[in-house]
Amino acid sequence: MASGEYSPLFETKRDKARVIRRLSAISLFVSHCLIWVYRLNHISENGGRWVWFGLLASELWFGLYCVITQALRWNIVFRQPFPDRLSQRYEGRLPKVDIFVCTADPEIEPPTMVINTVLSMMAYDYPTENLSVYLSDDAASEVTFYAMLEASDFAKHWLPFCKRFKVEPRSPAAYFRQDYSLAGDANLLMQLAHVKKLYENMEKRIENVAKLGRVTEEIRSNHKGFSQWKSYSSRQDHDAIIQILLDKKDPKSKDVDGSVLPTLIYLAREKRPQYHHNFKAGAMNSLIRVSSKISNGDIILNVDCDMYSNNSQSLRGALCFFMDEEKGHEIAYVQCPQDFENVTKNDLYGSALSVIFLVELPSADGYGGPLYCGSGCFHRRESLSVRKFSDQYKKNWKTENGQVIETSLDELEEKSKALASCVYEENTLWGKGMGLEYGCAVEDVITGLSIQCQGWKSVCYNPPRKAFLGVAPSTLPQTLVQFKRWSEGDCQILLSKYSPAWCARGRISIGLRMAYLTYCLWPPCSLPTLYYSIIPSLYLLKGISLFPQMSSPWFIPFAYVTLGESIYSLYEFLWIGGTIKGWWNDQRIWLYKKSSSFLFALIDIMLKQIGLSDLSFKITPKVVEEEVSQRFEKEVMEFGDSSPMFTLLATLAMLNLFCFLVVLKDAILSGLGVIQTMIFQVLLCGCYVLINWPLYEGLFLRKDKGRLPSSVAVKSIALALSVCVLFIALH
Ligand SMILES: O=c1ccn([C@@H]2O[C@H](COP(=O)(O)OP(=O)(O)O[C@H]3O[C@H](CO)[C@@H](O)[C@H](O)[C@H]3O)[C@@H](O)[C@H]2O)c(=O)[nH]1
Ligand SMILES: [Mn+2]
Repeated sequence: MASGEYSPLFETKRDKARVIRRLSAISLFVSHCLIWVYRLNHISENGGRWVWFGLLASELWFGLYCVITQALRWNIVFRQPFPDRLSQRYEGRLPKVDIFVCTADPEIEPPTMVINTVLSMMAYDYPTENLSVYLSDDAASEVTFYAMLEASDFAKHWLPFCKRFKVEPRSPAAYFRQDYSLAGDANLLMQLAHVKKLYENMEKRIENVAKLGRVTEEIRSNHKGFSQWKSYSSRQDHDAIIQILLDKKDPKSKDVDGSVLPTLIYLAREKRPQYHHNFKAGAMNSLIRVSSKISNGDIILNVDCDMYSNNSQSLRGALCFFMDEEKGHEIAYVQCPQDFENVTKNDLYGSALSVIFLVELPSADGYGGPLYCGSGCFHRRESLSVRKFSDQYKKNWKTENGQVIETSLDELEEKSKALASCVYEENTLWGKGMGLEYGCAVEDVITGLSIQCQGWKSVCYNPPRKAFLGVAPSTLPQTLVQFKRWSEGDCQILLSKYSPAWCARGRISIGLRMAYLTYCLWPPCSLPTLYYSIIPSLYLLKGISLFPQMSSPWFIPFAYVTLGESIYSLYEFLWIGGTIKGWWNDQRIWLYKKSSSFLFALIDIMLKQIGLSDLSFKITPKVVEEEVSQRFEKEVMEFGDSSPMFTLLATLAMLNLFCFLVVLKDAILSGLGVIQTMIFQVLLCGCYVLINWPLYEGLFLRKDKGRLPSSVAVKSIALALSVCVLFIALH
């Protein structure tokens, strides 16, 4: 290549299978239209007018929703950065990067897990003097602080070890879990044994403190940092606590080889009961301000405390997007797909969310940029804090680099506390167009949208070696609760001032608006789903057919939509590396999410609208009991308690079972004709029964603690029976 010629820092490729995707989407849409025509032309043929209107409404919803979801399939792009070119051009002048790790509860998010994430962040292959790692602790826990002190010491051994042997991943716990029997290097094995011993001792000390629930006097007297807990009265009531644990200005912040360590900071923002703390968004905004005084990195990486870096090169990869001389200036954030370490082979709870992260995000990317998904996202500081985008503006990375005023560390700590106080945000735009947005259960998605509405772009970056690995929910209630929070938050966006339905018009592309709408419309999806899983089955009891007979040509669109959508989703699932059983599990979990999480979210949103409910944030547990974890490994569904969501799901399952049994009985007594006239309905009901198998097991066949409590069994049978009896009596 001739010198002076522009060689981009990243390239973009389009998905090869797009023709197949588009053809199948179009043919499915035509079938949906035919279904509508059928419904309109056959009103009140069987079962009464209202039932048909209900079916028509559901089918309209399914068809239109299917069109909207095409925005997440139609235009998939893949991005590939060139870190070598980055090094050639910018090594020695790489920008400062600030990494924000958030934690909120030492019981749900164990300190050893938190520091493993922190250590993996510190160990990025990056100039350490330009790297700062901040931990925000919303629990202001002395135990977590103690773990951070230990981590700052252990880093002195861990970082040189990682760099010397180029190990991956750089979360010590994850690295030590690997099998090194094949590693031939004797030197490596010797040093590994040494750091592993150090790690295990540290882990033991932290776990002892965690078990005790507080630090001992001896530990307390060893570090002045603990004195900051004097004013602490509870998690919700304490001063801001800031401790700079490592900093290049401190001569002690060197590793065992004498190299400078990254800056390491512990932050617990001030909390007072009379001030709303705005959950993670509030924590992030404090971090943005505090870090602007201490390191002021141009790039901010945000991860949850359970998401360790699995690829020490991914930071450089992400920088390629921001620093590309042609297109870099318009990119606000780079989102990596989230990957999870604890996903089993057939992913019983669909926790990997592979379709969302590997198909849908890259397609949103094709329309202007993926959503900000919270963890594993690199931001340009300007776009995150003040937002404004101007096409005129291009950053000169070679000369500009985050400036900070030089002061002593103690002074810096004191000054930064004001930035993490409760009153700081009063009468400012923080949370309302500045920093992360407040008042939404998915602060990440709404913030990403507001950034894109300012004219910024974003990209999706999926390196071959996964960039981050986190912990996915490992029980059914956790999964359903998480999706309730997400769907509720997404639907709040629909009603917010950034609503993709109307407010984002002209500010982001129509494709991207549809992409956001797909998620924003999750809660209302519950209604047609419930209608379809109840009404056709109930009509079996009466022997009334609501669908065309097999001999009728109208049968074809129904069969095509059902089969076609299943085959397409199976193809997509296998394409991203899933298994057939995994796909089946995924279908089930989506049915459960739609019929319970989304419905409960919808109800909550309505209650919020009339002021009867408040925003809450239920943190997803990152550890489970040994017994539960064993069942998780065996892919046995974990119910465990009697949540109203389970009563609903169990009632639906029982209702379908009753209806199916009645049809079977009729068929046995009076011949197969019954089934023939209602074939589509019988098959539909049969599929519900089949997919609900783990629920019947949980209700009747299992003895372990993860089964459904007998109270749920009683309630669901009683409810389902009453519905059936009432239905027969009233019709
Ligand atoms: O008051 C709070 C509550 C939560 N968190 C942190 O937020 C993160 C996410 O919480 P988690 O319970 O793990 O939620 P997930 O549903 O797994 O997280 C996804 O969805 C959230 C929005 O619902 C985003 O905040 C996350 O970044 C995104 O990964 C964790 O690190 C928490 O420590 C806080 O810092 N303060
Ligand atoms: Mn999480």
